[in-house]
Amino acid sequence: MEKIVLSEQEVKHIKIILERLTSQYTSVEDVEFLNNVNTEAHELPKRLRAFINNFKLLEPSSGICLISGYPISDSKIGKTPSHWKDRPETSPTLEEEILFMLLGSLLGEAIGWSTQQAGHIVHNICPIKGHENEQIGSSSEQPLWWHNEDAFHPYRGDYIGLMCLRNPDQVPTTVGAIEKGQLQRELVQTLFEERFTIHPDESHLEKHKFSLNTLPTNCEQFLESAYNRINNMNINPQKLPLLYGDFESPYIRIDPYYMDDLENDKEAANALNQLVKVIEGNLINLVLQPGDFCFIDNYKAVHGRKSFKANFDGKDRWLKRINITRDLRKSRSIRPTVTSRVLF
Ligand SMILES: NC(=[NH2+])NCCC[C@H](N)C(=O)O
Ligand SMILES: O=C(O)CCC(=O)C(=O)O
Ligand SMILES: [Fe+2]
Repeated sequence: MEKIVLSEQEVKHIKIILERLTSQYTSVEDVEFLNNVNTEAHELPKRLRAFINNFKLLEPSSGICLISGYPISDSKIGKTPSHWKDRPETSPTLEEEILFMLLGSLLGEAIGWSTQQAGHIVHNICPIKGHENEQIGSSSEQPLWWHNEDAFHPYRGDYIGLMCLRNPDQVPTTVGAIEKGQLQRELVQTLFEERFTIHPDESHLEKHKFSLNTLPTNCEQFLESAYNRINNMNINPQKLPLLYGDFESPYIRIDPYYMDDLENDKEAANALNQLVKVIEGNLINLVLQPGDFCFIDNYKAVHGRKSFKANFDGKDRWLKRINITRDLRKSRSIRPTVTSRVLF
């Protein structure tokens, strides 16, 4: 894993930037902020920018980088929300969210999904009462099976960012990637072929829909077609490869929990099994601490989470999540405007 710990000097430098930006913007989802975030990020300490640039450019096989050392005041951030939709008018974590978005902008553009967390760009990851045993981020008592984020979708993010605000029980996030040479050539060949199906995970299904005011007005039609598309991908998922890119150091697209068994294609079934075993063997536990900013290369690494017992007392584990694409243009056909960050 690539790691950087912010120095005292760097934290001071960042605080000065954040002081200015928190007085200028009231939400990181403001159009103004989103249009300016890349420019503002030029002001971040050079060592930090270089660290993230290297991660982007060199694509280290770990597929993960961690920026730590930013102090979080546990009292200032307030209670862990009881649902992702509990969002005060002005976020108590505005300062932290701005830094999160600045860091993320060095990798690409943050995007949201109209079918997930009501189109918000910055997600709350917190345990929700009633979701304990689901296979979504708001579960707790079940391990969250490792996956690529939004693996089913052609416009899934290149990176997923996780910012930790609170993790009192030291619950590990799991992260895994494939090392060079771990898969035999014939397996790689099979995994490069369009023989696998991945369904949308349940966080995108209509049962988790909440109409909030985040989406532009008059978007009902768009939203309906977005759910139609998700439904179609669920009923009739396209066959796709699980590995792509370079044969020696492939990119990966997988979410075993939401995949079909391959009864009629034993060779593909075997290749999938082998791939799952290799990744499983490489999984590491990453216990995020408050003030940790972690970016996972969604083409190189999978991630999940161990199970835990939530108390629903306002002190539970609390992360923020963003999805980042390197190329906003490729999703233009499902974004209402050229600058819109929400994919329908
Ligand atoms: N294998 C899985 N559980 N995949 C789904 C991951 C959770 C999903 N990204 C969410 O936001 O809730
Ligand atoms: O809670 C975590 O550490 C990861 C959550 C996650 O992967 C998800 O919600 O998709
Ligand atoms: Fe995830």
